[in-house]
Amino acid sequence: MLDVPPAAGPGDPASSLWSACQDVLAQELPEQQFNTWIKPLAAQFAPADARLTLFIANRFKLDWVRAQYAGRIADVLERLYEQPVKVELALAPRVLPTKHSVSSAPASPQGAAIVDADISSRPPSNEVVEAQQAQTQRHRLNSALTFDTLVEGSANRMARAAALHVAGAPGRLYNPLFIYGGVGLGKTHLMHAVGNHLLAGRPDAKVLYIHAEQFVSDVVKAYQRKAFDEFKNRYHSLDLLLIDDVQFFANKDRTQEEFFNAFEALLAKKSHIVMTSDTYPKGLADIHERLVSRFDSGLTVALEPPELEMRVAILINKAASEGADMPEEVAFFVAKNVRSNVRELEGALRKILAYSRFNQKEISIPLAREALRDLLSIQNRQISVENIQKTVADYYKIKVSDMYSKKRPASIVRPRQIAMYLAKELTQKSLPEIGELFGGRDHTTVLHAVRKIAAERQQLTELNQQLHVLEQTLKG
Ligand SMILES: Nc1ncnc2c1ncn2[C@@H]1O[C@H](COP(=O)(O)OP(=O)(O)OP(=O)(O)O)[C@@H](O)[C@H]1O
Repeated sequence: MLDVPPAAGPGDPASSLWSACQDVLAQELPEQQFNTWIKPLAAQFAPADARLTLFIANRFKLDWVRAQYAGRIADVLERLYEQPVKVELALAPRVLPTKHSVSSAPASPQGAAIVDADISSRPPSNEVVEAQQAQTQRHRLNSALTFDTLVEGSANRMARAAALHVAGAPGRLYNPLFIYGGVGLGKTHLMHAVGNHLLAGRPDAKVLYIHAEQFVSDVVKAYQRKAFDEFKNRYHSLDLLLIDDVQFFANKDRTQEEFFNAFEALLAKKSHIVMTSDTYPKGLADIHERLVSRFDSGLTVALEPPELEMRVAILINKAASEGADMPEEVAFFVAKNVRSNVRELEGALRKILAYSRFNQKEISIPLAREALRDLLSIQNRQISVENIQKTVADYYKIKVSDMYSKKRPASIVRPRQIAMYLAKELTQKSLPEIGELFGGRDHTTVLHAVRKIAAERQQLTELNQQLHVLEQTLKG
């Protein structure tokens, strides 16, 4: 157990400054790094000389945090506190062995020491809680990820409708349901929603959510322990199997064989299978053809990046669920600037909420701009109209000067229209400004190009692919 010198309670400078700093770092660092190095740290803040002391369990960790994170922590604190904060690292005196660190939990109102709690000293849970925990462990569903908390938009309409149908009548249509899409677009959320919905109506249903990596590891364990019967009993008896990121099966022959067996057994008994992947079945590499063809034998649906209005709705909903009120114009500002996926949108929202709470300022566009300063500056640095013109010209093998020339052959007009479309999508420039940068063209010419390419993108897969490539290249 760590015995840390008195730290402040919730709402006072130490706990709110450090927890706001943790919120920001949680967004900026990879999850594992944050959980290992930053989350367990307790802090003490001395406002008189703007000094924040972090207490660290041992010398090794202290040296590592100093080398890897101290500078970054100081930067974030300075931004939050709006003046430099001196960061000190101190060893926390060790009193008892630690089992589970909960040092980031708020201290007692009396300002008592933040200590690591031994989990075994917690009051025993009552039977109901234990039963619920056992149930959760069994199906591994996150009860917060439901259809109610999933915002609907054209990007996920079809996938959501199919998932809802499966959740209401498993084992019938769309079996298996294969959902694919890029990172952070809601695949996992949708799968949990299916499981939670089914269990709400049929609490006894045997449901399991599992990440493909965990399935691989279960196969390995069954192999080592020669316990394939147990493995089969577990997987083949399910009513609903939700398996995330099946691209992880690539090159794992034994796993693919076991999954094939489970798949056949489940389908034979009219259990339902929902899968996700980062690509459509035929795009999966190093997975046996017989599996790929089965993946594709039910319904395959894509999740697209959310459109502007959907991003706005997601921000407003998520802010409300955190008890914060996000004005629509701020949500639009953030949604216009954070386009790639919902996870990034959530990250941006958390930063804004941390800034707003810590500085006790209402959420506004200037506050959002300040909170997202790094993110916006990266975008501005990377994506300029000139950059777009050059990238598109290279891609379609025309001269950059053709972007602003008056020439009109189709081989030039089309890339020019694509570049105008991307300029509108990826920069903050207005239509007249874009027209100006394309050889002084009128804003109606730009508007025509933007509408034309946006409409064709919906119809023409090849154009859509090309635009994806260009967008990825430009976003870096
Ligand atoms: N339409 C939506 N409405 C509300 N929240 C959403 C929506 N889509 C995604 N989210 C949220 O965005 C976050 C990322 O979603 P999720 O983890 O489901 O993405 P994913 O597609 O599985 O990503 P990955 O491939 O990286 O695992 C989650 O917190 C999820 O709740």
